[in-house]
Amino acid sequence: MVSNKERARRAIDAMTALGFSKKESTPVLRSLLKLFDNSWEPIEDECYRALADAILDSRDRPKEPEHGSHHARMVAPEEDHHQPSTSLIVYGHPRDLDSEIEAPRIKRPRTNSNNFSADHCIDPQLSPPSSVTAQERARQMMDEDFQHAVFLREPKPEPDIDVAQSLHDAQVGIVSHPFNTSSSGAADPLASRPSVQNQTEISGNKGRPVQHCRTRTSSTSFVERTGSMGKQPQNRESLSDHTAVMHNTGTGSADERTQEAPYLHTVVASSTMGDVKMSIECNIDPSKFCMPSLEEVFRMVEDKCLHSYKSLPPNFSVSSLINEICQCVAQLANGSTAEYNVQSDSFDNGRNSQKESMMSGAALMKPIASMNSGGMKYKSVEDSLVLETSENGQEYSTVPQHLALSQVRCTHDVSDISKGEEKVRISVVNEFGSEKCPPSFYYIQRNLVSPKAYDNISAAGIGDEDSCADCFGNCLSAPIPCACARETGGEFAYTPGGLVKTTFLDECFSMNLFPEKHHKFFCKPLERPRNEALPEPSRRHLVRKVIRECWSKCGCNMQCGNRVVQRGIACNLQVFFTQEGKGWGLRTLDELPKGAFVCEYVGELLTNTELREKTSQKACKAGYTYPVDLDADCDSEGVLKDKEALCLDATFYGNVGRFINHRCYDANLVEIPVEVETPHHHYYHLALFTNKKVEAFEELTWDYGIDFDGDKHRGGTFQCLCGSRYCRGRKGRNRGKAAAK
Ligand SMILES: C[S@@+](CC[C@H](N)C(=O)[O-])C[C@H]1O[C@@H](n2cnc3c(N)ncnc32)[C@H](O)[C@@H]1O
Repeated sequence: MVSNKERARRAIDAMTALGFSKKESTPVLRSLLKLFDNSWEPIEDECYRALADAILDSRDRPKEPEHGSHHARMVAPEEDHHQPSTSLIVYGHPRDLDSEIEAPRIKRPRTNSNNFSADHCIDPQLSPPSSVTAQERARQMMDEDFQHAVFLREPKPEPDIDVAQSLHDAQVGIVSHPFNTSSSGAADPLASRPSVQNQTEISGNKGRPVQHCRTRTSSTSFVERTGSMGKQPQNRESLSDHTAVMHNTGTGSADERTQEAPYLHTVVASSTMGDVKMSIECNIDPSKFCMPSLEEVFRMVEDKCLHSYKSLPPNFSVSSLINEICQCVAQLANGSTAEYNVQSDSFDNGRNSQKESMMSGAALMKPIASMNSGGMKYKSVEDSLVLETSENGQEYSTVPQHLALSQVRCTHDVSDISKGEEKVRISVVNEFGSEKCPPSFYYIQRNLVSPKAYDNISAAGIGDEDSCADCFGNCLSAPIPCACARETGGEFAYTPGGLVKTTFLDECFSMNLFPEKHHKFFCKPLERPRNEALPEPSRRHLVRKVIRECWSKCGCNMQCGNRVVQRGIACNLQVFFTQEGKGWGLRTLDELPKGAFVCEYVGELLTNTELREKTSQKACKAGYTYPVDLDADCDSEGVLKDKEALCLDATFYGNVGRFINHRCYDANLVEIPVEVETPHHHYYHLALFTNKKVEAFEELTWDYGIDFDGDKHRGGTFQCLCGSRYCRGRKGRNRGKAAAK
């Protein structure tokens, strides 16, 4: 026979092990003993659970004022003892206990049991036991309580879920089932699963504690139906006593399920530890079953998607889609809608790893990674992607892809049009019209390079002499500027603060605005075979000022001050609908200083011939092409024939640069060619920098350099609505005269 003293010591020891001090446990133990008529069993049961609960409750309970500590707490008149209560409250301050005793308040879980309706508020002083002894009542209380999870003392019913359904479906997130808790002991693991009344294990993350629960009404941290078949009944008997959370999103009719679509359920289960498990159940004939590799499955799904939708974004993959689903689960589960469109690494489809490999690759222009998309292959070329000829040897053609794209409905994410491709979120707003978002296009952060364009730029090559392999850290802090500054006259174009130096900037601006004042020349006349169509007449070109950034062959790091454009967009931008009728535009949300990098103009890098082929297609005749010539250095030794010259077209693939509207003369952006991967001027990045201080919310504009009177811009000219007093594109006006003076 164990003495009371020993029992008390054990109880206190058990509480100490749980982290409760002796000082805290002792009075609560005393109080409980009193409540249970000095019966130890209800206290010792379940490893002193009642005691632990009571201590926790005593912590929750506000301290009684000193003067009342010896008296029973008066229950307020509105607290009707005999009303069925949602929680069972025990207030006890036995008069004969010393003042340090704090009465435990044991909250009970909600229950529908009528047996307890009269006893839900028990005070040894105010509600003396009736026909049941205190011990019996305590037992009842414990029995009732133990049907609920230890740490889930006030489970709240799911508000909008049908009760019967929720009893059936909604359980505490359960990830695994201990197969030894069932009495059946059957060999079949499914048969041996515990019934709902049995204890079920919820596995936490590796090494994390395991919780136990016994009832169906405990809290489910996250459960949401993801399909339209929200209330579809469980259609497999074995699942009805399956204690995991189940949310059936099976689609199609039962017939479809058994004949064509073996898909039965999507199961989403969560544990209170925050783990979420999703699984898909299929009903497959076991006689024909041979487990395929996940890779095979993904590939097949991707092919099927491609077949159905005709076109997929270049970075589409099923595994990324799954990652994206997980992120959405996590975000919705946390209720963090504000974070809804935070850059998603999971959906970058290996872009980051691809970027890493691009940066680490030594050979210039060597394709490193490839992805399947729409019969074409996209290869990364250092900073860009190359569209490859399809495997059956057919000539590269963008047409089917683009036509398909033009039919795709809008899939833009208005909280971030880049869908996480950029480091910053770029929202879309329309304060003036009904169009919610811009027409479809694929957001790309880097140029896509066509195979022909690739041939042209790869011919350029690059030598070590064009990089600074001996540098380290930040080239801008070196005492003597390195080889990468050669292009800009032995001086870096950037300030240590990451802005383009004013003198350099002003010169670029002036060159773009008043080319006549600068060196301008015509390309050599083109030689062409007799049977070939006439090429476009050669146009005058300007030798532009170019910035050369350090790159992966250089010894410096990514934080080097001579790497600005390659680090991507850093300012807060927004795509918005313009009031003046220019369609969508781009604005800055922050004030920007003069010389700040805003964004690149990103698109498909094509030869002029490819562009012409493309623009002859119907879809492009509508006039929404956005080609920009890359003609910064037409006169250099490796002069390209005009048809081989390169341009960037952002009609179908582009970044935010495609939203920048034109403004005559006094635009606030200036384009500067920036070389990163190659010193050859045929291919460079078209970077846009502020040429003056720009106020927050000001529209960002760029002078396209359109000669509204002369040559027709390839996408077709438009009536200029820039609003500039120097506007040269308005019909029936003395355009641009002011500026020309
Ligand atoms: C590169 S996009 C700019 C984004 C375009 N506003 C949109 O909604 O997608 C060029 C096209 O925008 C329109 N645009 C740009 N600047 C304009 C201006 N100053 N006045 C009228 N339309 C303009 C023209 O239709 C032009 O072909």
